[in-house]
Amino acid sequence: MANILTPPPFKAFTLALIQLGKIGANKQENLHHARKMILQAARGEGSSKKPDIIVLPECFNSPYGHVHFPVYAEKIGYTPGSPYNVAKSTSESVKMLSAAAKEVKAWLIGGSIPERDVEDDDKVYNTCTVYNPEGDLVAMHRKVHLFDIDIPGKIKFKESETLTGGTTTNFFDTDFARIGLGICYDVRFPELAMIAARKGCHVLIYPGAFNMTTGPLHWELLQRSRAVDNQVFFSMCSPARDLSAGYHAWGHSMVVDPMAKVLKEAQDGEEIIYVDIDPKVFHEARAGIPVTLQRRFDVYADVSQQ
Ligand SMILES: NC(=O)CCC(=O)C(=O)O
Repeated sequence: MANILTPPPFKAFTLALIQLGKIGANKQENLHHARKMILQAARGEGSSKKPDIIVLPECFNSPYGHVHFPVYAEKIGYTPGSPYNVAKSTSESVKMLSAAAKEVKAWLIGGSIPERDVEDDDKVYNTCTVYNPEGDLVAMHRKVHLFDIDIPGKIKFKESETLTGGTTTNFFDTDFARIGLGICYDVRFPELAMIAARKGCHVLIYPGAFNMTTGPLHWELLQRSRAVDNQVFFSMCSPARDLSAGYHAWGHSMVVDPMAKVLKEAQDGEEIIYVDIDPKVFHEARAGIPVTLQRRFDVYADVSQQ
């Protein structure tokens, strides 16, 4: 179990984002393709180094849409902090992700999948699972804020038709950083990122899938905002755009540094991007603009304490 008071020392590492394409109706094919891309990302072709951590996008094993979530949902039954036996899991996605992380000996943020509650069949979550290089499932995040929007003439989407929101904030420790988790629409709620940063996270990674309406407006703005207001690295990993799918993802997976500079950005097709994360930028941002030391908790409450 991670110790809240002592994050690991922040060391340089390489991050790979898989902007996954070919996410269709056939779950087996989705899993097969995701695995192939994880192995490809792990080879680090075109990067200066092999990645230490690999990230998949939101909803990588199923088409994205509220009607699909219950159909593709799998039971995981993981409780953070408790031992979990992947071999006994009934989730084929968890088994694939665990085996892939072990095979490539890298950390893996397994995008998200629809997850059915083990005890309550009526509850389905949008869930991100995380694996260490030994293939152990070590962390999980259930999307807290469900994507329910209605912009007339543009986009209407209601995750809450079939999904239940998560109730916890989540992070995990590696040997190189403390990493906070969120999923897509969670980025619009600064509280989640702020709590993670106040709990010592150096990097926040959110699998996501913005769309053709809100993507051009807010995808970059929100990531740069969360990065600069918390002085952390911030990254979102999207599926590739597929105009034959029911939901047209914006793509543009990216990594932003603590000064809000976009370090790397994908286009809209299938692509793997690699970014070397340098803790120097993190420390320089915090030393030069010391907002982390200037907070006025005498004037407003420290939300991380709630
Ligand atoms: N998958 C999502 O949560 C989409 C969020 C989104 O597009 C937004 O504008 O917010």
